[in-house]
Amino acid sequence: MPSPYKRILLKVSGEALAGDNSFGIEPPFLQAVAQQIADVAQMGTQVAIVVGGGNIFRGMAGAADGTDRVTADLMGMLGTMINALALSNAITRHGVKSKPFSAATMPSVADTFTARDAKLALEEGFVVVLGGGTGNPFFTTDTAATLRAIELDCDVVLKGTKVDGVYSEDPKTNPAATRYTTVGYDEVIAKNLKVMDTAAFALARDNAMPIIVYALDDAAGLAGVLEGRGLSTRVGDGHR
Ligand SMILES: Nc1ncnc2c1ncn2[C@@H]1O[C@H](COP(=O)(O)OP(=O)(O)OP(=O)(O)O)[C@@H](O)[C@H]1O
Ligand SMILES: O=c1ccn([C@@H]2O[C@H](COP(=O)(O)O)[C@@H](O)[C@H]2O)c(=O)[nH]1
Repeated sequence: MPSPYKRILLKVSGEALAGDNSFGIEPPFLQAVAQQIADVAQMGTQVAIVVGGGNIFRGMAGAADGTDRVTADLMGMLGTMINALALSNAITRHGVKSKPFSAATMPSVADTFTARDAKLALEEGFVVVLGGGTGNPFFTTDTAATLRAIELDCDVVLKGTKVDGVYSEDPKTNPAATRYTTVGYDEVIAKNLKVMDTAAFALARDNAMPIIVYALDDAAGLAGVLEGRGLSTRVGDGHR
């Protein structure tokens, strides 16, 4: 069955890129994720990616240790850029054209993100990998993923992470928590289900952008999840 989507925004969890480690990038896991992305791109789906940075640095953790929050968030955004370069390069090595963009201006590293340039690259068959989050402190890459999906006219946000969907509670702390198959925006916000932050869910709701949460190591892979196989939760109002 082909993917029902023409253009997707994939949020790749930084934390998951560390694999079994607590820090950095585990090369075999990076390659496996890149292979799944290349497969989907080769089947004709346009793919934009926002990469997280939890495997390198989170601003909240830096601020808790005494670093000023704005500086700590800049450090976090730079961490996402390292992941973006690694992932874009890995996708290229799997035979698919890929171009990294940065939310912050760093011309010797990557083109600065504009929606116009990213859309042109998508239409030319590049997988675009967007580092640097929104470019602003006090946000997260989940919000960046939703924002970029809306800016780039994507059909859906895929949040690829360490858990296979949205649960009634954090499944890491309560193994008895149950997984939703579908859930509305207002319910995830009202119940404060923390798999994504509230700002990301609210932005998605206000722009009718559906979100699918799935595990990056799902046996069905990204293609399978897009085709409705594999485990996932769809967040939306049921009209898209
Ligand atoms: N109700 C819930 N359902 C599912 N997961 C939840 C829930 N509440 C909390 N979580 C946690 O949210 C985590 C995923 O979100 P988180 O923002 O921490 O990571 P990420 O986005 O995957 O990583 P990064 O920030 O590095 O990109 C899961 O690993 C899970 O433990
Ligand atoms: O728009 C953004 C996105 C991210 N940050 C900072 O980067 C880290 C890592 O991102 P995660 O979403 O947690 O993976 C985040 O903790 C922030 O410090 C940002 O400032 N603005």
